[in-house]
Parts: sequence; structure tokens; C-alpha cells
Amino acid sequence: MNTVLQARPRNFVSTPTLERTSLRALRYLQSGYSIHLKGPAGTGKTTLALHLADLLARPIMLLFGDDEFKTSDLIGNQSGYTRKKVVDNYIHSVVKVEDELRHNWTDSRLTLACREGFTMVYDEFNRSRPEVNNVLLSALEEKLLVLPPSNNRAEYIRVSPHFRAILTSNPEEYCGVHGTQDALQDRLITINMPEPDELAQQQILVQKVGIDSSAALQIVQLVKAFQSSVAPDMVSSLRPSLMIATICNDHGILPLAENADFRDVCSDILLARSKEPAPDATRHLWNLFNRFVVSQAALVNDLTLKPEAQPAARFHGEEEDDAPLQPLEALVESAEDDVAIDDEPVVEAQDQDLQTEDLAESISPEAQSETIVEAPAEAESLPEEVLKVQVNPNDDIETRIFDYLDTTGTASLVNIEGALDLNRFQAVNAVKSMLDQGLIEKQETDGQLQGYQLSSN
Ligand SMILES: Nc1ncnc2c1ncn2[C@@H]1O[C@H](COP(=O)(O)OP(=O)(O)OP(=O)(O)O)[C@@H](O)[C@H]1O
Repeated sequence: MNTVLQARPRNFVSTPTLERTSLRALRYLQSGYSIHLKGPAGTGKTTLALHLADLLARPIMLLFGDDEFKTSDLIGNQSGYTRKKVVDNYIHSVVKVEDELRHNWTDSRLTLACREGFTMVYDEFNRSRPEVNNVLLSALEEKLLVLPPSNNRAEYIRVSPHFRAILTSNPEEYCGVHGTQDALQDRLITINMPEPDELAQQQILVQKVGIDSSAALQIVQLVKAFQSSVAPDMVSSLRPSLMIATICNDHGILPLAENADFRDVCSDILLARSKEPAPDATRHLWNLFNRFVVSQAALVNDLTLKPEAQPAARFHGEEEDDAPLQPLEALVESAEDDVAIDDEPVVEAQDQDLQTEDLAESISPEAQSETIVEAPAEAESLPEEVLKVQVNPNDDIETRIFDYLDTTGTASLVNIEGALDLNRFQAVNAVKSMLDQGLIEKQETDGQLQGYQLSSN
């Protein structure tokens, strides 16, 4: 039995890049062509294929490529037979017996889709052997589907003008994937699907999982940095990012690199994806955790603190031999590259011996965002009028900060956090982004950071 899926809106997140790709694909489909979405695993090909099928508003037949497929799995086969026996004894001395045996034909999904004009989504079609997919050639070009010879049914089916095929495939270097015959490639319009960019992945995480946008960015950047160094171009970082975000969201795990639970989730999801030996991959991931911690801490320190008030967190690998860490100075340097911090060392010497587990134990999840940095004492006693600025909570965070600074003139990071009810992630990321965009600038007196103000340019 073939199950037909009805078109219905799905949880598709559209970003400007995806919007353009969808538009192109839709044009080709509307002009009568079938399309082929090609790209590494996890780039969103299947999701886009189903979204396009939804947009075509025809019933959908979904097929998954399989090495075991036979042509009959696509077009159908003879299944059983019907026997008809007529015994004519109208004249008692004459008996006429007619015995007829007929094979029953059962359509398979391609046949049904061609006959009824459905949209066929053939996911990972190149996992089926190329000769099996040959039946598609005449269906796509001559609009005829050829069935095996038979006495009791037509051997050709005229393909409905509404029929469209949307094929997806992974690159041919992948395990278990066959090459595509040129003739089939020639009949399709192929759209290459690269890995979604950082912004797109962030939006997908925010909309699909419901996670905070700065936390989503943190996860995407961490996973991207890990994937790109251990398995470049082979798989997208979107799927592991979604897994991490969903688990963190479901279990209230703060996606901070200094949070032991978060590190465990990341290790379980990411390490097995690496082609490196396990100790190398582990070391790699720990270096990334360190970089993220120091980068955040350096930024926050630069944004808010005097050097002597910097309890920045830093980890050592659990097994020193397996995961030697970069020298502290190197970590600070890499953070400086990221966030252009001042020359002051961001991590105090006495912090260097802080062990990972010590840190994990010493902080509760709720308190972890606070471990990056402590708010300076003077920030707690801000004048009431500074804190009570009316802002629209639905505004984008950067707009809210912009409006706030417009009203107050100058404000420290802690002021901004408190007045706009932001967490440390949101405040740091937004301020960093606004600094990068030149929307705001630092206000310093005698080399000491006083706060932030709207850019004078
Ligand atoms: N635009 C999007 N909106 C919502 N979710 C998306 C989007 N793009 C991708 N995803 C999610 O990302 C994950 C991977 O997407 P998908 O399965 O479509 O990738 P794929 O390229 O088909 O992967 P594979 O080649 O391994 O089959 C899925 O969980 C999917 O829901």
C-alpha cells in the first residue's frame, strides 16, 4: 500500500539565503522541471524538499533511496494472481470449462505519482543503484513511464502534467552513495546546498528550539569551530547544534563553556563525529571550550572590570596527558584576536590552577553566568532614574540598548544588564556586536573604562 502525504505547513525556518534558494527552485518546478538538491549531510536538503513540495500544494509521495531497491520498488510489480473458472453446463451433455489466470499488478510510488500528478520527494536517491533509477529517465523527458510487458494492462503510463520530482543527494565521496548517471543529471536542475551560514543556523535554533538567540549563537559558533577543524566540508554543523540546543533547552542546561553539563553534552554529541583519534578530538574540543571561556571573560573584563577584579574561569583538561591546554598567554591572545581587548592580562595568575571539576562543583547552573565576572560594587547602587528607563521589551536587544544609551548618555555593561533585564550573554553579545558595527563606543577616563555611549560619528 502506498501512503500519500498531504501538503501541510511544516516547521520551516526561512532565512534570506534559504528564501532565495526556495524561490529559484520553485521557479524551475513551476516551469515543469524536476530538481535535485545536492549537498553535505545536514544542510537542510530534505527539509527544503518537503517545504517546496508543500508549496506546490499537491499530494506528496516520499521515497528514500536504498541500495537494496529494485526497479519494481519504484514502479510496482505483479503481486499474486486472480483465477477465474467458468463451467458452462447449459446443455447437460456438453460441459465447457474456461479457466483464466491473471497476474495482479500493484502500482508502486513512482507509478502512482506519475499517474495522479503527485509530487515525488526522492530523498538521497543516489543510495539506490543507478540502473534502478533509469526508469526516471523517460518519465522526466518523454513523460512516459515504461512498465514491464503484460497482456492485460498498458505498458506505458502517460505522466500527468502535474507530476514533479524533487531529488536530494549527498556528495559521491560519502559512504554508501552511488554515482549518478549523466543522463539523469542532465534531466534535472541541480541546486547546490552549502552549509547554512552562522546567522541562518542561529535563526533555525532560535525558532525551532525556542532558545535564546545569544545562547544559540554560542552553540553554533562552538560546533562550527569544532566541525570545521575535524571534518571540513563533509557534514554541516546544523544537526549537532540542534541536538545540543534542544537538550540544553529541555533540561535547563546553560550553554556556557564553563558549565560541566554543557561540556558533557557537547562531548557526547561532537566527539564521535570527529575523524581524529579520540584523544586528539578531546584535546581539540577542550581547547575550544577554553577559547570560548576566555573570549567571553576577556570581553566582559574589557567591558566592565578593572584588572584586579577579574575572576575569569579557565579549565584544565581532566587528563593532563591527553588534553594539555594552550599556555594561558596563548589563550588570552586568541581571545584578544577575537574581541580586540586591551593589553591588560585578563586572567590573574592565581586563577591558572583552577581545575575544571573544581569550578563545575563550585557553581550552580543558575550562578554560572556570574562566574565569568563579578559585577563591580558601584554598579549595584545605580541611581534609580538610570535603571527605570522605559523600553519596549519586544524590541530587538540592540535597539533597546541603543535607546537606553540614547536616554542615559553613558552606561556600563552592568547598568545595561540591570536596566534592560538582560542576561550576561545577551548583554555581552549585543554590546560586542554594536561595537563592531560602530554604533557605540567606549567611554574612557585616564585609560579606565567608564562605560559605553552612542558613537559620536
Ligand atoms: N530551514 C529549516 N528550518 C527548520 N529546520 C531546518 C531547516 N533546515 C534544516 N533544518 C533542520 O536541520 C536538520 C537537518 O536537516 P535535513 O535533514 O533537512 O538535512 P539534510 O541535508 O537532508 O541531511 P541528510 O543529507 O543527512 O539527509 C533537521 O533537524 C531539520 O529539521
